[in-house]
Amino acid sequence: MSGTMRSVCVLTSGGDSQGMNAALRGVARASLSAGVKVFAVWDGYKGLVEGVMSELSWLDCSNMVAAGGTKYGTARCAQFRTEEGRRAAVVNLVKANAGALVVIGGDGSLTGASILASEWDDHVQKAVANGELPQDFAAAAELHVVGLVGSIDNDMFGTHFTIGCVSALHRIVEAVDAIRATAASHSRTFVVEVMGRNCGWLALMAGLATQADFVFIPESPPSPCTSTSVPTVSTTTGELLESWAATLVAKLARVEGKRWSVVIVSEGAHDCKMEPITAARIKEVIEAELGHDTRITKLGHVQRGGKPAAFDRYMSTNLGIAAFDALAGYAAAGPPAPEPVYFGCSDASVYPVALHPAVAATRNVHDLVAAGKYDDAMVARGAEYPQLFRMLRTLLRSDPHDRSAHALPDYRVAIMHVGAPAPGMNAAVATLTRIFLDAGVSDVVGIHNGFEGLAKGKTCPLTWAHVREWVPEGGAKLGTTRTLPADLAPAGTPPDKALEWLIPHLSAFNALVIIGGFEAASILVDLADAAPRLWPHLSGMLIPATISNNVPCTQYSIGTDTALNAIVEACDRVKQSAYSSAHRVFVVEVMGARCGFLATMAGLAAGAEKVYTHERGISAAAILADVKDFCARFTASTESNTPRSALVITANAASETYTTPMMCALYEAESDGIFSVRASVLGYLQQGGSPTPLDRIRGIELAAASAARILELRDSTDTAFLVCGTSESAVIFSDMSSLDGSMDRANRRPRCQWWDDLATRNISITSAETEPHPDFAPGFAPVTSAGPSAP
Ligand SMILES: Nc1ncnc2c1ncn2[C@@H]1O[C@H](COP(=O)(O)OP(=O)(O)OP(=O)(O)O)[C@@H](O)[C@H]1O
Ligand SMILES: O=P(O)(O)OC[C@H]1O[C@](O)(CO)[C@@H](O)[C@@H]1O
Repeated sequence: MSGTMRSVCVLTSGGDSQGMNAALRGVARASLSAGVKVFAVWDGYKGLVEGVMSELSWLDCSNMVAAGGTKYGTARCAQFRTEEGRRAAVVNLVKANAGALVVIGGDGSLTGASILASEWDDHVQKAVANGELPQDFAAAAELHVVGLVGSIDNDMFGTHFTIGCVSALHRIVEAVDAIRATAASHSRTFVVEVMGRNCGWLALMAGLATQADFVFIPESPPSPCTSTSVPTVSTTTGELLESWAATLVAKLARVEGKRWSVVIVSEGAHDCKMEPITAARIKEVIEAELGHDTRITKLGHVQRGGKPAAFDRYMSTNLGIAAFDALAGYAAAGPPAPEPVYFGCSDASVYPVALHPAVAATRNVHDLVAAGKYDDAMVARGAEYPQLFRMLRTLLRSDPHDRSAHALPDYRVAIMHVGAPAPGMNAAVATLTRIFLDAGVSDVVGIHNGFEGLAKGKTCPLTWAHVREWVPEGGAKLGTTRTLPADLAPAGTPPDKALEWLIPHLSAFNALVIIGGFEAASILVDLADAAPRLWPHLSGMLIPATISNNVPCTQYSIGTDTALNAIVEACDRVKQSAYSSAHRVFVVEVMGARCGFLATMAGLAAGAEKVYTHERGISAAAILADVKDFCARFTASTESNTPRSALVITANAASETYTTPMMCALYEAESDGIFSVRASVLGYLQQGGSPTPLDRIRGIELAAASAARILELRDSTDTAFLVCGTSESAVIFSDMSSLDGSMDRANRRPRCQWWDDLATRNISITSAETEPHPDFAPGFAPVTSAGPSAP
């Protein structure tokens, strides 16, 4: 053994979370692509202390991306908290010739990692002195440590998302959606307890996504009740009620037509005096004060189970690759070892964060809460956290604030859809309605079926109660069509006059919000152009909503995430069938037309071996090369007696010539009988379904920001036409000239697509390679040692 530490060890630690497998696979396959040995340590730090690791091959990482839990186990290891335990870990790392350690876990695990890194030299010297390591290890190379945050709580400072938090939110939202039906049937109230010992992110987001009636989070204990309209004395016992109980009672009083209520309580919720607010106490209060038939549902570990959501698959893969790339960079740069980092992510990219300060800041939130500094604690969770909590409190009100003193009765807002339905559209309409009404806007008008409805005067006033249960609903309750104004202009109207029939219809409004896709973007560009001449008092806003994600000026459109999850779930089923019917290639056709977002991201999230998109192009030569590649792999697997199957994803209009039937025919004809081919065209199931949590929250966030911007315009008596999109998990506004300039109208997609680079690197990890990838030449030299074996 040379003493040079060159292999990579990777472990998962703390509570498991969905996506840990994808992250570990990302680290492992990026390492293998670069010709670097990689070991999975079993059961977190326990395996490190006990020296239990398995060297990984490419195929060891097959079928991992879709699996919940963590394949190589996790544990909470008391021994690692001791110096002796960490020394044993160091000895085992040295024996495995490890130059790098990737720890995937929560803040506790990353604290352990950062302690290990700082103590490394000391432990090596002591182990050599004790005879636990041979003398020539005294100069053993340093250990580079990188963390990835695996925790459903989303409690780590510095990252927008932790691995698993989105999937856990899926579990909660599915459960609350299901509970709503039984609650309404029995006219009951449910108290749902969700995880998050110190962090209320899951409760807050679930509250927004399900439009629960009340949410308790640890960072913002209910403040003392000062309102005289709220009873502070129990109506049943005559005793003083806790402040939160009085507020809750006032909020849950049944309004007409409301047959159910849901209260979401974070397991770590407490009042200002740090007295726990438990589900049992909440139930007691509701039953005593309101007489509601009340049930408690404690979701518990269900939240950590199940398959990872699409986001947790592709982003965790990306995080794993980023961790390896960083380690490769450190190794190439040589000593001294840099300060350890962890990789965090927005919804569109990954980035390094200094580990020690982030861990300290995470722990500090708890101290701030304990010290009663709630505002600081909320901000310490990230700038958007307190904003979201404020928004939640507005959106979940029983009625809007009374703004009659400030209302502008002549301010009228119209809301409509243009294009195909996209899950999450209703969340956007409901949020716009409530924020406008709460701000005192007198008329919020819904237009049915886009421009067709506008032409026919099919409009309806949107009220607070009207949109009460819209957020979880799929489809578009206002109705939507692709019809554009030019299609409705009187026959013979010249193109430059095609908008003129709209003059009386739009003159009635001060602001028009269109929630839709590429057609919506095109028409808003035209309306913005004509507005100074035809509607000088009109402002316009586009909220991108389309499953294809082909609208420029935003990284995500509303609806995209739901479609992606529908595709990924379908692909999981197809893959299962494929594994059972050996020697078969499944070709799955997805929507998106000439925008390959859905195909590419679904390919990454489902573990497809080939993805065809219009952007990358399809040729006969490429298809034949892919068939040849599959033939070789299938033949090899026959020889080794391992059944083989494969998943191929293609976008529906990836090529006019090589359509899905044509591609399948070519695959089959050229397969030489080595494999058979089956096609699955997913079609409209991709547009349907209840919106995922991310689509609901995007719908809410974009709509709330749009409404706020329009209200600013109202106050300044200014006008503007804008697109409200997302960038790096934040809301951004762009003007119509940016939108116009970014549209590739011929191909109906943005000229630049942010996900393209991410996908290129990622695809090398997904495809079934067995040889090191030639493109990557990191600083690791080939390893020489064999590590300890698996249990
Ligand atoms: N201060 C520390 N020093 C050394 N090791 C630690 C330290 N804190 C945590 N660890 C190690 O990390 C393991 C996991 O930590 P912990 O139980 O806090 O979970 P976590 O990583 O925070 O994940 P989760 O968010 O799921 O709770 C511990 O069992 C222990 O082995
Ligand atoms: O699985 P365990 O060890 O009971 O831990 C539960 C805790 O882990 C988490 O799921 C993740 O930190 C918390 O939300 C929860 O309080």
